[in-house]
Amino acid sequence: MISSVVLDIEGTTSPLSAVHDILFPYARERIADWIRDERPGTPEVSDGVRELAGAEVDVVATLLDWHDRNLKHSPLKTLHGLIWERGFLAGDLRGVVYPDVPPALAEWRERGVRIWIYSSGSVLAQRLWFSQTDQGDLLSLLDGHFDTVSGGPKKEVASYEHIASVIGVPPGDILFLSDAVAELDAARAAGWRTAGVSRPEDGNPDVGTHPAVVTFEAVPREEFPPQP
Ligand SMILES: CSCCC(=O)C(=O)COP(=O)(O)O
Ligand SMILES: [Mg+2]
Repeated sequence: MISSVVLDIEGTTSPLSAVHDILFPYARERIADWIRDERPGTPEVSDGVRELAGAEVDVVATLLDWHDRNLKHSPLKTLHGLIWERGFLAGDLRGVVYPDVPPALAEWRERGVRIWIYSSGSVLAQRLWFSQTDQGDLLSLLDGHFDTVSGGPKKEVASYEHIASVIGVPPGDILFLSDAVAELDAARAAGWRTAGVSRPEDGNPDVGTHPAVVTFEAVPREEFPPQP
């Protein structure tokens, strides 16, 4: 029986374009000034960059390089979250969620299923994203969040083993939804159930050998607890 669902964000709950065409450019334009002006989080982010890339590196150039290569290193994702926080507070940014997502989350919770987010975006970014979406505040539908700091890298089996132990349920009771084969493969190797989200709006990504769904409505409910 499925007792927990874990959700990726980009390409799963939300359109790829909302992240790549809006959030990412918003952050990129502001990375250099943020670090040079020593805005909040700069010492921790800079230390993190030097730890990963070496003591002598140019921190700004390294962050911009990681950003352009879409690397999911934690110091970059932490900085993204801090920059986006300003954008959400200023009303420049808002979360975008596919319309099939809120009703599915509400239905699964009614059945007693717990719902978690696991994204490379920082927990701060995730909470901002789901608290101010185009379809209202969805935070109350979520039980918790994992990012690359609290969960680990998304393509590593150990991350899914760790998250299962934190959630506190057997891995076979967890269903992971993602559009990325490498993430789905890692989750399955950790004993999780998987569904590959292959949305037409995002170009129907290949989800390999994982059961494919085009919307959350299409997620099979047979293994969920019955509706009350
Ligand atoms: C609102 S979180 C932004 C998503 C993000 O920063 C990212 O890198 C996408 O990661 P995901 O694991 O959701 O594919
Ligand atoms: Mg994704």
